[in-house]
Amino acid sequence: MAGLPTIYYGAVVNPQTLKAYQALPRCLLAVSSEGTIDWLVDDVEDSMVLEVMSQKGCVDAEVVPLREGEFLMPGFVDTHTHAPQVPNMGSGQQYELLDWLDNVTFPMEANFADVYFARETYSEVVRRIVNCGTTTCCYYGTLHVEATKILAEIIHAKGQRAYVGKCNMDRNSPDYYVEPSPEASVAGTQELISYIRTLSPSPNTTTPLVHPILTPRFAISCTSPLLQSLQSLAVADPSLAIQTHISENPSEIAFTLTLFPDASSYAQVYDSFSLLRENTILAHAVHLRDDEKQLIKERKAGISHCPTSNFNLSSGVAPVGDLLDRGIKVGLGTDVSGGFSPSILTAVQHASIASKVIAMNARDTPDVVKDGVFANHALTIPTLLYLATMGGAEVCCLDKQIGNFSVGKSFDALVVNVGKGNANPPAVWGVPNTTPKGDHTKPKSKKEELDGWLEKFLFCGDDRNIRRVYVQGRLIGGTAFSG
Ligand SMILES: Nc1nc2[nH]cnc2c(=O)[nH]1
Ligand SMILES: [Zn+2]
Repeated sequence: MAGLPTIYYGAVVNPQTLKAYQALPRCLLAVSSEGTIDWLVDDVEDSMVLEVMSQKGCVDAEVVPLREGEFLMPGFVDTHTHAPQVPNMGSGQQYELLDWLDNVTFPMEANFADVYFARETYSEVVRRIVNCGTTTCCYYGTLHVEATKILAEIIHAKGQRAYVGKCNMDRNSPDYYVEPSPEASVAGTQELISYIRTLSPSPNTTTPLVHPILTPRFAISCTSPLLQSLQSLAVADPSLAIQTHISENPSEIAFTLTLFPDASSYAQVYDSFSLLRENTILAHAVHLRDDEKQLIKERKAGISHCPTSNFNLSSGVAPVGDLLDRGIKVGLGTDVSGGFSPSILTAVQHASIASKVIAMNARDTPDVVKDGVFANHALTIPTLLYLATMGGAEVCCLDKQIGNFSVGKSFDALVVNVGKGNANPPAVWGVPNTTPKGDHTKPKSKKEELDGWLEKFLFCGDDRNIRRVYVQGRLIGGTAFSG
């Protein structure tokens, strides 16, 4: 028999669309013992809490009150990161992509041949990423099967929701870090997929949280026979997700087109191997041509926007507004260590800056047509919030399960603290009344105050502001977690 729900009482931020979220200052939110959202009731005064619970038939349930300055929001979805590159964070910013891979990234990834190093490093990596509020993460491992199994096992034990893949790379990589053949690459991939599928579901759910994902690193590092074999795996199992990189850097694009002279575009290389589909996650998409955007839209693939990395490796500025106007799914990615932060909050901040770079260029260029809804405009708070949560869920094809607090979805959530005692002063110093032509002395409503807390958190928050991290109703991280 199902146990009693847990009832959270306090401020809730609930993303709805690219243009709107709900700010609910006095909300009761019930989470079932299986970790799914049973019901939500808005605008409940303290004096009415018991009455609402009695109407819902759960007067004896535990109530978890949020404190002043705290709010609940859905957990972040990181649609693209590299677990083995976390030790490299903050190094190598002088390079562009291809030199950075050769000089910084491949040497570090090669260390994961050592399973002891892998276990020690990955335990720390996963703990850090969870504490940044990432409840779902799409991880690249290295090319090593054993180390990537260890990564999946650690994520599973921690209770994070994730996709985990080992890199397929059988060419254009250094001798010390390359797979010997397409056959070896595919055999390792199959072994990892089988292993991940044997991991038992988390304690309070029957659905597994960790999923395998095909990970052809990028077209440059895969021979055609390897891509053909991955095509066979993908076609045989349409539920198998796929992640790769696309159109990140001009030299990368030029090299790709020389390696696949029959392809009409970078996107078409992947499409010609049936690797562009609804559950494909394409990282970067900075320099796509219109016909490639059209193809990606037709295939319903999603884009992981990684602005921190795109600035740090001088890759370019992805036209996110244009992608959104075309109806392409977009989420955010940290792309560590191209990106120098494991936090989706940093990706939010840089996504805002990236959109402002595009908007300023458009403003200063007379012949740019500015008739899109999102293109050539700065991304707003509702859009940034959506990209960090629901957008990511859509890119991962998990939007029926996570991304916001709709009834029936899993409770993957953060308790954010912008009130006292969070050790991050800028997030506490109160929220000014910034309404245009508003009365700046007028006290804010509870809803306006919550809007202000969210904005402060997105722009100056960090892991010090994340008190609790829940996945499927289970507490797995945050500053108040001692496990
Ligand atoms: N940013 C980034 N781009 C890539 N393209 C191929 N591999 C990588 C990687 O590790 N990081
Ligand atoms: Zn990447």
